[in-house]
Amino acid sequence: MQAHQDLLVNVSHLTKKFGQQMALDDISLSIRANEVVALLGENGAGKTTTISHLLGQLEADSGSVRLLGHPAGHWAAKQQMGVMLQGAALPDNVTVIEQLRLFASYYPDSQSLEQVLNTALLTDLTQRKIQTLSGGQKQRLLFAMAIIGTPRLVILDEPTVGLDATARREFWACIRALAAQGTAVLLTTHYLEEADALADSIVVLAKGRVVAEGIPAQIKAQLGGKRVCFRSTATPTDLKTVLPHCSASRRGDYLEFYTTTPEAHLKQLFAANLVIQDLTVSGISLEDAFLQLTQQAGVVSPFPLQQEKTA
Ligand SMILES: Nc1ncnc2c1ncn2[C@@H]1O[C@H](COP(=O)(O)OP(=O)(O)OP(=O)(O)O)[C@@H](O)[C@H]1O
Repeated sequence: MQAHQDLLVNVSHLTKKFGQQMALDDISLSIRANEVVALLGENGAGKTTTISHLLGQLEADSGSVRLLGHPAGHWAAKQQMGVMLQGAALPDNVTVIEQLRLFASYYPDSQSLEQVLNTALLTDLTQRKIQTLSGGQKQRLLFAMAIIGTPRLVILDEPTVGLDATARREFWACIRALAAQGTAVLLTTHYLEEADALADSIVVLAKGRVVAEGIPAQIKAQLGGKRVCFRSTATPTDLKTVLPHCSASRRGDYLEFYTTTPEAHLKQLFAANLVIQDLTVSGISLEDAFLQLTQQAGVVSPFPLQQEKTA
């Protein structure tokens, strides 16, 4: 019962097409109080379309979206949310503090300016004209505007896109400070590293579908694996006959595939007398693994599950 009351966002089997383009295909996700959820995916994965549904800006073809106990777009839900969208405009000739005072005046229950400036790392920039701020500082100002109304839920659509590593990390500190205050956060990002650094739970989207979800350790375990590469006259189809759950590709004279159990799978390949020369087994970066996963949208994982029957 308590768990249900804590559910701030409940997206259930959401589907959306634009003409023939399937933008969201049966998406489900939930966010609880005090939780940071990262929606991770490449360009065109469906992150912004999901957010547009959460904000009530788009109507679903099917499925449902509820926020803070109300249907998406309901004023009572909007009152309890803060939103930072991509490409939001800021006035040039206004100072940081003037902009924040203006936004604070829109809310009956705004946070103290001091606390917002602190959370958004803007304390030293109050008198600066917005046109003089760096890209990272502008993003932090937009973040401050999103949290000033003391929302229970904050939605951040790719807040660190285009920022350099330092500015990105400064922004991460802001999100951590917000989460420490107990605010639920939905964050979209292209970066696995960012999702890993900030989120309690990650949902990986690819071509409008959820292809992996779980706590960061689960996602990393699912994405983690080894790359096996060897020279062979065998074809990817030959390899599939021996290892039906592995999907191999050819690079010149070499065959390669990804697996979480390389020892067991190599044993099967040797037992099948496949020609294997110049063998390498190497770790792959999480970023590479994520790319593998998203490129194979529709496949739950490029890696065979560990509990699969092996040699
Ligand atoms: N208004 C629209 N009309 C037609 N197609 C659309 C529209 N909005 C989105 N799409 C398509 O839906 C798919 C999902 O787009 P979406 O913007 O949600 O992806 P995204 O994950 O947010 O990408 P990005 O990281 O580039 O912002 C894409 O194929 C996109 O071209």
